[in-house]
Amino acid sequence: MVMKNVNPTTTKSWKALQEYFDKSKSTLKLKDLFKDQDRFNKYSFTIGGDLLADLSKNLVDEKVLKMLLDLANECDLKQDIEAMFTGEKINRSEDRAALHTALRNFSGNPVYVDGVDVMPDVKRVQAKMKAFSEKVISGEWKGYTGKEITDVVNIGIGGSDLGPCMITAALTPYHTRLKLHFVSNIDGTQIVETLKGLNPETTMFLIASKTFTTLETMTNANTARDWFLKSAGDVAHVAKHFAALSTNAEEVSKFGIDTENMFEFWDWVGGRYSSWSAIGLSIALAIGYDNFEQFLRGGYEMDCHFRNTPFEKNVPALLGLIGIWYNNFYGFETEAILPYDQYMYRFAAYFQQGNMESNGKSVDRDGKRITNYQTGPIIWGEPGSNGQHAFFQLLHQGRKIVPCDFIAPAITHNPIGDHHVKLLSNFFGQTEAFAFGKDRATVEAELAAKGKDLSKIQDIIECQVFEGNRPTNSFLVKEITPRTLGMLIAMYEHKIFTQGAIWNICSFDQWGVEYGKVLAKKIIPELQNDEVIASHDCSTNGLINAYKKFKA
Ligand SMILES: O=P(O)(O)OC[C@H]1O[C@@H](O)[C@H](O)[C@@H](O)[C@@H]1O
Repeated sequence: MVMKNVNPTTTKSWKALQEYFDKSKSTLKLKDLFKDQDRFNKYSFTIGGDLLADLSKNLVDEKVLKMLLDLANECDLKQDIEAMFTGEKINRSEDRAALHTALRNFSGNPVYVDGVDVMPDVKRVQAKMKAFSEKVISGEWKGYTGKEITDVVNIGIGGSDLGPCMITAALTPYHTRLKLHFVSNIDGTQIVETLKGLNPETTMFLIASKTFTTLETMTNANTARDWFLKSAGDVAHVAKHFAALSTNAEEVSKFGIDTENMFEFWDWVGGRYSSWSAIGLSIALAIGYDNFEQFLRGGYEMDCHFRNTPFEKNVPALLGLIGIWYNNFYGFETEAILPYDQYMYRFAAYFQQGNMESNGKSVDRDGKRITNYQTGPIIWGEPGSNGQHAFFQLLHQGRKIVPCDFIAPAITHNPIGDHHVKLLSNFFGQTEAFAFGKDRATVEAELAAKGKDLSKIQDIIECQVFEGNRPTNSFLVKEITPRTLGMLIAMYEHKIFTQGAIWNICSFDQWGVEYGKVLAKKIIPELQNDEVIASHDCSTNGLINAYKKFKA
């Protein structure tokens, strides 16, 4: 398949969107758009019965939508989607396919990379994960003194940590008897604090690293092994307590982990898309393999929706397109993800990497520097209702507009008192306020009803006005289950894919991270001697030399 690699700004639809934006940016009002009583029905979509995506509170009318859909067609989004699902090497700078969808492919159909069907390998590793996790959970797997494993520590960073950590927390109600811990930071504090409460006889370590060379992970893994061997003594015991999740068998055996205990994946799984692979072993141990499979099936349901639904009803595609409208025409720079579910407290952090590492690029797929349009947004967020008491002030009344995604389950896992009703009333109330605000006449009427003399508080009145017209997406799921969480994650992955395709960038490499790694490696030996350092700029030299003085 020959990809078109279109610069989006050269398309007719982009130009039409720009013209329309220039003309209508001050007149496109949610208040007016909602005069159409059918707007909710037109712009909300239910997927798989359990996920409702309401996109109606967006600054999009039928004309904008039509132009965005034209843009998708002019940029050949459909062809890009097929290229991804069929194993083409769409990650060109690394000459790799991006096939996380194969990890959740339940169609029974083969998926080829370089003419070889990857599905037998995928199923083989999944069967190994199932057998292993069942043994550990049941207690059949014993530690070096014959005791059951009680605690599992996943050591990884970035894509080898954020997904498993977020998903494991989000699915806490499904937990088995095992207690999961996550260590990512090279700051020794995290591993020291984690190991404090653990017993080497009953602890298992999962060393999760695609490359098995990442500084943070290998440093933490070595510390964990030293801690373990201090008690266990014999290196032969490592086999019962250490497993590796990686693509790099050579480095795994160099570290001393039996390849029997290695759960492999492949270079066509991107780090930030790897929770679906062997990197998900911590998830399988946390929630049991059958639940992990439900999670994969949720991802597969979303894949089918994305691959087979016309763009006008295709939720990830629409989210991507509407995001482009905001990012490239309105110039909104950030997006907030706000799960109204405490178990999902790491969801925004997870998609901070998912989105920003994927689409934070300024070179296009032809290797040309992008100079005339924006690419990936800044992603951030916190769970509701906490965020309301922290940063919602700016979201409601600041001069910056932040499109927000609200996510909540209709059914809570913790139905205590009226907590959930109150939580959801905040969700619904906030999206309403963002869209429609509160005008001056309403503020005045409210104050007058309280007996205030309006003539004396003119300066205060304006402070209480909410301009509204601030866009949100609402995602209401029946309940957060392994399946619906899988759906939500795959939905965001495909939104990111849609935007990368339209921006003509490669969403699957991450060259921007590499330079920092090289610099740190160069500086390590400089910190380990007593010499005054002069090899950098004066600020860096100054900092390094001050550090040396402080610790002397
Ligand atoms: O799994 P690895 O190889 O240890 O890599 C961890 C992370 O390393 C980071 O440097 C990459 O930017 C991430 O994409 C990756 O997930």
